[in-house]
Amino acid sequence: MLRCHGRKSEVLLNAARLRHVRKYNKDVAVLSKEIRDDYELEESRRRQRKTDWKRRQRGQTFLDHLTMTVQAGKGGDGCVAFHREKFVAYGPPSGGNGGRGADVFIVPTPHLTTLSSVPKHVRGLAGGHGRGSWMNGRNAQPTIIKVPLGTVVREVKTDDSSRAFDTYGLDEDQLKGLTLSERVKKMRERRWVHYPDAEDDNLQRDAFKEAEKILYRQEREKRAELRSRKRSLLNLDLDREYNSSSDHPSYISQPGYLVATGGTGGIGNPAFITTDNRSPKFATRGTDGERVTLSLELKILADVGLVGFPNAGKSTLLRALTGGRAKTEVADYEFTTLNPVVGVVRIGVDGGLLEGGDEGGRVIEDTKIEEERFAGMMERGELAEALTRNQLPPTEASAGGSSSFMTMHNLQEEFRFTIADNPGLISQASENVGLGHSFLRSIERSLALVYVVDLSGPSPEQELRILRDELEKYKPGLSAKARMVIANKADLLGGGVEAGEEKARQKLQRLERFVEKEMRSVHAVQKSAAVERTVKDAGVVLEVGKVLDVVAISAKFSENLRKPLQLLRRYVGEARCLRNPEI
Ligand SMILES: Nc1nc2c(ncn2[C@@H]2O[C@H](COP(=O)(O)OP(=O)(O)OP(=O)(O)O)[C@@H](O)[C@H]2O)c(=O)[nH]1
Ligand SMILES: [Mg+2]
Repeated sequence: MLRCHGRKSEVLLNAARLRHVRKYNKDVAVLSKEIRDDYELEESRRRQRKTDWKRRQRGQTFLDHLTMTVQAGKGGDGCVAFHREKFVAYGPPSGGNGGRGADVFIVPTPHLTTLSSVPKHVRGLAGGHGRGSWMNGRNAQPTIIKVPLGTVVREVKTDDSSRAFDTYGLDEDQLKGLTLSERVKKMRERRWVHYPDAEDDNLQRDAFKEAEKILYRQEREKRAELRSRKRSLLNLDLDREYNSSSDHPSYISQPGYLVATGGTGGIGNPAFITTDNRSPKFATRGTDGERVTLSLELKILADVGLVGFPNAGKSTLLRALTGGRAKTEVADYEFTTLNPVVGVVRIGVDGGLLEGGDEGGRVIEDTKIEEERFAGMMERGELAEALTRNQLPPTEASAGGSSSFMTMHNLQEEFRFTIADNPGLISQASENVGLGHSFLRSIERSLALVYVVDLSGPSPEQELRILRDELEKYKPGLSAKARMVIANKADLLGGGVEAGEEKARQKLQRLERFVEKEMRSVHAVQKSAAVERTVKDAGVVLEVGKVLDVVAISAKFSENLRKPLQLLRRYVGEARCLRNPEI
């Protein structure tokens, strides 16, 4: 029997027990209350540790710029071999050729939201070496780099200092500082394979000298061609998923966008047979794969960006507006959201949300609670009998205004826009406090910004002022893009229904007065050139002195979402029209 040393290990052990029971699909109710409490305790500690870790990372977990070097696979070496068989003492040369090195491809995927998982150095697999009995080496499997959708890939210019050596540059660098004989030796080592103990003899032979001359000539020609050809630098805007058939002619089947070509395989010794030399004892090695330096930039494009303090309810709002489809985490601790997450909001002809209710009736719980509820349903087998979306009878689905799949498709979509949930912004974020503010780069391109403040908090006005100042510190003029203040958690102003309503009204009025008085100042500084440029880039219709709209809602209970929805629709519509008058 396991013995626990102290309370801490007992808690850990109990948490492990409950996890074990869950894992094997048993009912956790069989466990004692003490064990279940310990599990909860350990879970909350785990979450705390996670939050602390995130704070320590200071936003480094979100990466939207990256320079990477890509080296395609080296070709396999050719083989020097002679055929051996019973009664054939000296068979013909039988070395196989080397296989091709791996090509490197880039594929955009919607499953990633940051560049932090993309490696800084990528090296393709080498091709297989040729073998005796005319066996050629295997071509290497292509190497695939997955990047988030919205990534722009550019090849770094030749004169840029961040660019690594290309294939030939690397070759020359390795020969630097060597004497002539050492250089020749090194170059030969990199290019030739010799039969055991035959190297000295080979070097004296005319056949070898001739082959070497041809090889160098070919190499020089190739290099001159590469350098003189004004090869257009790679520039890919990966804003949609890769589709092999539409991105390339049908006869080329590629797993993604080619960024570096693999090296060619070496040539086996049978290729060097001449009339004078019937048994060549040398073969060539495979060539190095192409080397490129790429600069990756992640551009998250969302029409609307949410800006708010940690825990203000930005993620809850995004989930409410997307009918729970946006995969962003909701939890009651700060800095839950680490990376910007984009969701699509769909508006029907009646001006309401196609997915999710905008007039209450839907509760957006913390993701952990939802997960637990789902796990519980799984454990109890309740999901086994559940009808799939396609099995739902249409009458049932369309009755009572339910937001099921059927209803969604029966209703017509009239307008859609994207909205980005961002990590929390706090005071001094510009000095890298909290998660910093590097993520703001992704909302610079938004058409409109929306402040989300916690109405139940002590001072929503103060929050608003800090948010505006942080935006301005990041980029002067950026706060001019803000169009609305969402006062969230209005349901929390308690003290009885009527008292709560009265309190909410007063707080809201105070907030409105503040916005009217203070938030105009942003427009007042419009004269500066930087501000004007930002405003112009944004394509936002700014009426000078216009006060921001203030709307009180409850994202968690989907209360009063209709009004902000209509306003958002108007802002996005106006901004799109301004950018593209034909729409
Ligand atoms: N009562 C109530 N709780 C809410 C409301 N909106 C959000 N919450 C709760 O507030 C907590 C924080 O919500 P999140 O949506 O994770 O907040 P966030 O702004 O995304 O926080 P970070 O990701 O840390 O920046 C969660 O426990 C939510 O359930 C609301 O309208 N009413
Ligand atoms: Mg969040």
